[in-house]
Amino acid sequence: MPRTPVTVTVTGAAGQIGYALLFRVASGQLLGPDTPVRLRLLEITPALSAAEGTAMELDDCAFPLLAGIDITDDPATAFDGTNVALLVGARPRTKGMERGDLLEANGGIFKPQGRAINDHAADDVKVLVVGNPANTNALIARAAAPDVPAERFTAMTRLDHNRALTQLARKTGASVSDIRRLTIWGNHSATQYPDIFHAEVAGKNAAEAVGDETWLAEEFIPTVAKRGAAIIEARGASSAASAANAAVDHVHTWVHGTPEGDWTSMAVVSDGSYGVPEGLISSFPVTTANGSWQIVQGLEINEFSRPRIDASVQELIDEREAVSGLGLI
Ligand SMILES: NC(=O)c1ccc[n+]([C@@H]2O[C@H](COP(=O)([O-])OP(=O)(O)OC[C@H]3O[C@@H](n4cnc5c(N)ncnc54)[C@H](O)[C@@H]3O)[C@@H](O)[C@H]2O)c1
Ligand SMILES: O=C(O)C[C@H](O)C(=O)O
Repeated sequence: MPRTPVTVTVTGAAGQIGYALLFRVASGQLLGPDTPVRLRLLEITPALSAAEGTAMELDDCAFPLLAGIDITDDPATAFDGTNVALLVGARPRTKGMERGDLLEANGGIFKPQGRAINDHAADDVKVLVVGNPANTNALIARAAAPDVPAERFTAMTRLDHNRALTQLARKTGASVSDIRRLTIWGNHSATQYPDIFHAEVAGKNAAEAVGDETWLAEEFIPTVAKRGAAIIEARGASSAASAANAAVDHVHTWVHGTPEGDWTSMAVVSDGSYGVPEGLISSFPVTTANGSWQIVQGLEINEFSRPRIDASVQELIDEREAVSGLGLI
């Protein structure tokens, strides 16, 4: 018997990630093959027609799990009763725009959306922020939603995690499915720190299997951390299908759990673990079970990793100060 549909809201639904994401959500890849979904597409008014075109295509796929589609430019309607909110739509940096301008423009999007989630979403709402700067946009949305438990606001570093898996698999000649316990720490930005010191490749410590700190410092870390920029350079547009894939992975893992003996990377609200100031939304090694996440505890942070984690966390602290100065949190 079909279950009650789960309401999934996607913002920026007419954008390029939205286009790659919606069909996967509707086909059941986000929540599983037994869970019907009702889609809510939020767009700005000028993009509503494009969102309607995408909805027509969704209809034309005749997905058995798709229980309905609503399209709106009103956040209160978009988040009404929503169970899963995928906040993709954001203001990209344009020529001449300073960092402060970018944060302010995104504050104008994520603050009202956070408030609408606070006032209208379902009690069990789970929020994933994809739109950049993702960690700080999540911080802004979370601050505007004091009635929603803080742990429901997350930001995406799963794309970075997946990128790191592939680079490590290539270096070691292993398959990505042989790799466990890799971690992205910090911000979804070029300061992020992909950490293989606790990772395993086919059961062996990954750093030992690689045995090449120069490769780690000079190739692996910059390749993963600057991959977004490399894709923009090559494609003329930022990553879309891989970002949508990572969003599907993030929510699927949050809902269905991490495999025994493994973890994933998610940007979640810090409880002070590993010296990351409480309240920052920073990427950590995380396990999930029964729809909840937990930061993996007790990992030893070595001299190679410590300054790299600290540098990315400092960037998050600076972003928090900037949005605080703008009155956004
Ligand atoms: N976290 C990650 O790993 C990751 C990876 C790739 C891209 N991104 C980010 O995701 C975001 C979206 O990327 P994209 O390629 O789809 O961009 P895009 O420009 O193709 O689409 C963005 C869409 O958002 C819409 N939008 C703008 N303001 C909105 C609002 N207030 N409410 C609803 N919709 C709104 C726009 O109309 C547009 O259709 C960007 O910020 C990008 O930098 C993050
Ligand atoms: O949109 C970007 O700036 C890059 C994106 O966050 C990515 O990691 O691909």
